[in-house]
Amino acid sequence: MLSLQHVSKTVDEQTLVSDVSFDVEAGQCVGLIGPNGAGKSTLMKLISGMYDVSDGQVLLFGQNVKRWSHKKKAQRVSVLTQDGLAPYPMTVYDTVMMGRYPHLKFFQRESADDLNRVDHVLALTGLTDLKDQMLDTLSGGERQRVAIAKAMVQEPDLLLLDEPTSFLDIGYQTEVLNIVKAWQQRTGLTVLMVLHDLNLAAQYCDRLILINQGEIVKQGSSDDILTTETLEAVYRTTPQIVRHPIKDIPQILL
Ligand SMILES: Nc1ncnc2c1ncn2[C@@H]1O[C@H](COP(=O)(O)OP(=O)(O)OP(=O)(O)O)[C@@H](O)[C@H]1O
Repeated sequence: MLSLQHVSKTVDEQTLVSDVSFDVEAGQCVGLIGPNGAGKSTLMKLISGMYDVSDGQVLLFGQNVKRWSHKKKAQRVSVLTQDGLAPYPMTVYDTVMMGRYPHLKFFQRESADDLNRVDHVLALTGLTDLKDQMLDTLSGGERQRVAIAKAMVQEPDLLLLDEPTSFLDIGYQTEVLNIVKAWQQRTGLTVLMVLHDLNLAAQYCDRLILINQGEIVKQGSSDDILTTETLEAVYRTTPQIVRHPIKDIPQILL
């Protein structure tokens, strides 16, 4: 479904990403992890088409994304960043409805089907009671939930999440990731997400890709990646690894 083949990005003679290759299969949830400045967001921007590659290619469904129109991309790929939605004076309902726009023709009004889809997603994300509230009056956690609802009504095949939980408390962090997980299990959505929290990455991702200095250090299961030896080589600290008592996955203690 997504394939990066020898992708590099150079800006003003500085190499941000160098010879990165990986595949994400349909229905997988893959985590991109790595220290600050490793090149994770740059990779997300190369995949979403916000940046052009300097070398190599990004294939989505076997096609080069560079040749896709903005609308075609929006029908198949949703992107959610750590900033989420700007706090505009716009209702939750109207904001979520904007997620249907890539599926409408120019000047076409929303159909009963579009309204039903928005109502359904508002219910799934627990936003029905907030639907008439203005975005600029919501908390950061509520606004991030609206961003997910907007992405959900877009009905993409691929969801790109760049640090979706970075400004959220632990309750909202798990809430947001649980909503994404349930969505993935319901629809077979493919997810690629950047996460700084390695414990959450181990809990929510099927596979992890560790990036450092613009290159892939290692990819594999959380058991392959979350080892003291691997992490200390890139994070300049020596974490202790313990087993999660219920989920039987590695978790780190600093
Ligand atoms: N448009 C740009 N022009 C020049 N340098 C850039 C540009 N975008 C990113 N960089 C640099 O590329 C490097 C990688 O940045 P990137 O944002 O991809 O890292 P990251 O892994 O997402 O970091 P963080 O975890 O801190 O968000 C950084 O050194 C950054 O300063």
